[in-house]
Amino acid sequence: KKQLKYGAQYKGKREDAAMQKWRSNRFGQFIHWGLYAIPGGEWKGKTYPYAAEFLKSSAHISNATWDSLSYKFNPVKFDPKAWAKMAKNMGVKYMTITTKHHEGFSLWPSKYSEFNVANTPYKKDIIGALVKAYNSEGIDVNFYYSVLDWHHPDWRYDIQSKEDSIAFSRYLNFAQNQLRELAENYPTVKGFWFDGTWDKSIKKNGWWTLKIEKMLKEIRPGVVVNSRLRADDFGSRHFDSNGDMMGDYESGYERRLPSPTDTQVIHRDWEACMTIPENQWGYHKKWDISYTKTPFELIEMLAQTTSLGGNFLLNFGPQADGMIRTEEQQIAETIGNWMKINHPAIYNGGYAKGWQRQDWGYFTQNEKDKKLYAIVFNIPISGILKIQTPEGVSIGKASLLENTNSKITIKEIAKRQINLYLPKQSFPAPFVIVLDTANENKNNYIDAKT
Ligand SMILES: C[C@@H]1N[C@@H](C(=O)NCc2ccccc2)[C@H](O)[C@@H]1O
Repeated sequence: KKQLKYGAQYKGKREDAAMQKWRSNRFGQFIHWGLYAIPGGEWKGKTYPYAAEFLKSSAHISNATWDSLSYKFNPVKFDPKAWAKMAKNMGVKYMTITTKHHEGFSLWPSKYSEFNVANTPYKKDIIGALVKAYNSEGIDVNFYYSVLDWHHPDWRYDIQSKEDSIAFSRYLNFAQNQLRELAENYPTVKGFWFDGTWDKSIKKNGWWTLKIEKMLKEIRPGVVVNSRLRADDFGSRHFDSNGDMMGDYESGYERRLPSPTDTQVIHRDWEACMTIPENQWGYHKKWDISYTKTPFELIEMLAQTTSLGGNFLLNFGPQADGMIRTEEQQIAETIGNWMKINHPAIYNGGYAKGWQRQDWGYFTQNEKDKKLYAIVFNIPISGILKIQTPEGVSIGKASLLENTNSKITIKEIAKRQINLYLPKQSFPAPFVIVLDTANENKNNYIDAKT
């Protein structure tokens, strides 16, 4: 074990109320909004297939040209209450908003940079309006903040000279001031989601990343900080040089999930963030420039994430005029209809210890009602759902969550082997079975002697 000054500050999961709330939320809405929504992946008549929020780099646009987009930022149709209502109906319990993305444009009237929403035709504080509207719907708000900043003259990708280190220490002070401002001016903020921390300049300044985490927790006790912020004494990120996770939850699952049987993730808190298109976080004019995930695919990702004790953060990229595009509205509505019935399997849901994952879907254990849920995506041809019960546990009753009068026949077919027989009906959507389990040690079966 190495002696580290800037490594993990604690081991195991935080069990304080703020972290338990973060964990119980399970389903969140990511929002990527900034100047990049104006060109929407197109520049000088050319469509760029890369992520719309990278257009500045993909189309090799100068800072001056890109920054002048701020004079066009005027989302006249922006209605934070409507966004919050859509999110509430979709069933998210938290939202994470880009306060400043790699482009360096701040969506709040920052004292530390002129490059912000106050100096646009729109003028008003977007972050403040979103925090107010989402909190009014009972949705927690977290702030995404990109340390990588293409606009700021003192940003450096690496430190290779005295001049670099002088400039970069100015940049680190600037970023610290902005983060303090965010934590102080928006007291209901519940978490900070750091991005843009992969460059050598940050790896060489691990001390700063710990200082930031400590500052935010000092200003906002209970606030939750992702592992992506942190670099240790040797530049190790997310996990320190001793292999211990830094920050409060692991945030390395971006546009990917752990495999459903990768149970090493259950030992820590973690979150997967996901785009609906293959790789677009900001608004791209061409929705179908890549594959876009269907609602049922997204619901399965939410179920798979919950079954492994993680949070699922689904991304939306609002238009420059402030509207959420219709494709995203429709997906939000379909997911919301599903969540209205099936949320007990998700909220407060987590890993069901001892219940082997089956091909037909996922188990989640609700830590509040202590019930076991089976979320079914693939009905076997046989119509029989096979379950392997943990040692000493039997299933007393099983019924459809959406119709608890529907009896599901249970048959114990061998030691710790159960068959569930589904009612004869169509299942047009993923569905949930509630399982009442009981501790029981009767043992009617003999293993073969071989
Ligand atoms: C959460 C996502 N992380 C950002 C991302 O992939 N940045 C990688 C990147 C690397 C190099 C140049 C531009 C962008 C995306 O823009 C999203 O914000």
